[in-house]
Order: sequence, then structure tokens, then C-alpha cells
Amino acid sequence: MAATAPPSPPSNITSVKKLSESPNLNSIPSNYAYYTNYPTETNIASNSDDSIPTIDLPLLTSDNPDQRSKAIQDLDKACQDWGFFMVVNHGIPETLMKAMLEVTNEFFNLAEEEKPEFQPKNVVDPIRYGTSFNTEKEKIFCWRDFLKVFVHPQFHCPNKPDSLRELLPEYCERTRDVVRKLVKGISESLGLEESEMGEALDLGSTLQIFIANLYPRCPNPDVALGMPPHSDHGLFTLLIENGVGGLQIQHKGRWVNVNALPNSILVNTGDHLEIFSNGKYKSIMHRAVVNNKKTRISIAMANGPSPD
Ligand SMILES: O=C(O)CCC(=O)C(=O)O
Ligand SMILES: [Fe+2]
Repeated sequence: MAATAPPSPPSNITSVKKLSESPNLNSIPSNYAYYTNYPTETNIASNSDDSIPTIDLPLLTSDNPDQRSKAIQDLDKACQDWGFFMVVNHGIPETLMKAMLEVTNEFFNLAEEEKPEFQPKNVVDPIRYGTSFNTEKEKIFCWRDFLKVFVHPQFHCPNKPDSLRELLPEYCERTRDVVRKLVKGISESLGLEESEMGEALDLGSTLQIFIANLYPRCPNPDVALGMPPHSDHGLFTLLIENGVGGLQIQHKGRWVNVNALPNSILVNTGDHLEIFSNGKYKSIMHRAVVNNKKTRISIAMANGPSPD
């Protein structure tokens, strides 16, 4: 029997969520086929959770000099060898992390008519809801909807859902606190005083961006992609997800699946850290793959130097 041709591309894409909910969607439209030649399994390392470094955050600022120096060495090694690590004992309540993921889901679940007001009028709008990356320019789209909000030095937030306005300020504050501690550790691992790096980059006015990603169930996860390989701006991106994996990081020429330890925060190094460290800590390449079983939600907090 001849294979059925993929559905033709929709003319105006508004959201992949809406597309994924269309009745009888058995295969993706052709303009979501990112890979014609999907990377073979040999390019994907099996789950290597135990080798992905873990950083125990309070040890970076421990009063015990041996403990602290060992923790700083571990951070240095994690940034050099992987550009990626999981942070544990980070101080962000599990209830807050869960609530953030739930409220993000609520945002994406707003009625389609309620969301266009958050579509940007221009590229510097502080609140930007959209799909893929830039549908005006792209020929192949990513299986992803997003909400990006500039949350520091000036705080912005969509006016709905209400609970997002209530929770987001605390989540931003607490993630900045984690970054401050990581930066202190990096400052020392680069041979500087603990406070030097934060001062040089004016982290009191850090540019922080909240990025919520929605990757609905996808009928053809083997050819679609949630987010193409990229590196992030900024120093560190802090990521949490709803228990559904999809993040892959580039390590020694292969893609490694990341499954977060319960209640941990996933951290990757960004472009500004590579620049600040004169290339010692490379900005790591990563991507998001999709699946046909469960919707995935991730929240990435990008933390950079002051915009000035
Ligand atoms: O969803 C993910 O796992 C990756 C998200 C990401 O890389 C980003 O928002 O920059
Ligand atoms: Fe990223």
C-alpha cells in the first residue's frame, strides 16, 4: 500500500499546541520535519545520569575551607568537562518549582483567543509568546510554543493567569540567588576574589529572562525537533521540567539524554561565561527532542550580565 502523503503545511501557524490537538493528526505537516536523515542511535549516548556532574550548592560557600575548595574544584571541572551539571540543595522549595510548572501549563492552556495579546509587536517587547523561533523567517518549524519574559532588572509579567503574577517574582528572586552562589564559585575558580566576577558584571542589574517551553505530544518524534542545537546567551541557564525528559546536551561529539534527578535544577553554561572566562568554560550546545507520549514543559531561566 502506498504511504499517505504528509498533510500540507498550515498557512498561518499560531501554536503547535493547537496543531497537536487537531482531530486525526496522525502525522506532522511536512514543514515540521526537521530531520530528513535523523541522527542514528550511534550518535546518542545512552542515559549517563551518573556521569553528569552534581553540584551541592551550599558547599560552594561552606565555612570549612577544605570542603569549599573541593566544591569549587568540582564546579570548575563540571564547567570545563561538561558545561552542564545538576544542582542539588539549591534552596528553592519543591512546592514552588512544581507550582511554576503548573502555572506555566495554565498559561499555555489559556483559550487561543486570549494569547495573541502576548505576541510581540517588535523584537524588544518584554513579553513574547510565540511558536517555533521565528515563523516569519523559518521554513522548517520547531515543535514548540514558548513564552519569553524579561524579568530583571525590570520585572514584567503577563497579566494572566493570576497565579503566574503571584509566583514568578519569588521564583526569579530565588533562581538569581542560586546564580549568585555559582558566580562566587566561578570567580574563585578563575583565581579571582569571591565577589570580583559579580561586581565586574554588575550582577545586581543582571539581565534575567524567563523562558517557558511547551512541547506537545508529537506523532512523528523521530523527524520533528522541539528546539534545534544552540547555545544560550548569558552566564548560566537554570532549567526545570515536568518530569518528562527531552533535553540533550552535546558531550564529546555525542548527544547525551538528560534525566534530571528529582528536585534538582539543570544548569548549563552560556556564551557570556565563555567570554568572561576567556574560553576556559565553553558555552554548551544543547537541543530538545520531542516524544509521542506526553506533553513536556520546561522553564529555562537565562541569567546574564547587566544589559549595560
Ligand atoms: O526545553 C529544554 O530542555 C531546553 C530549553 C532551552 O534550551 C532554552 O530554552 O534555551
Ligand atoms: Fe537553551
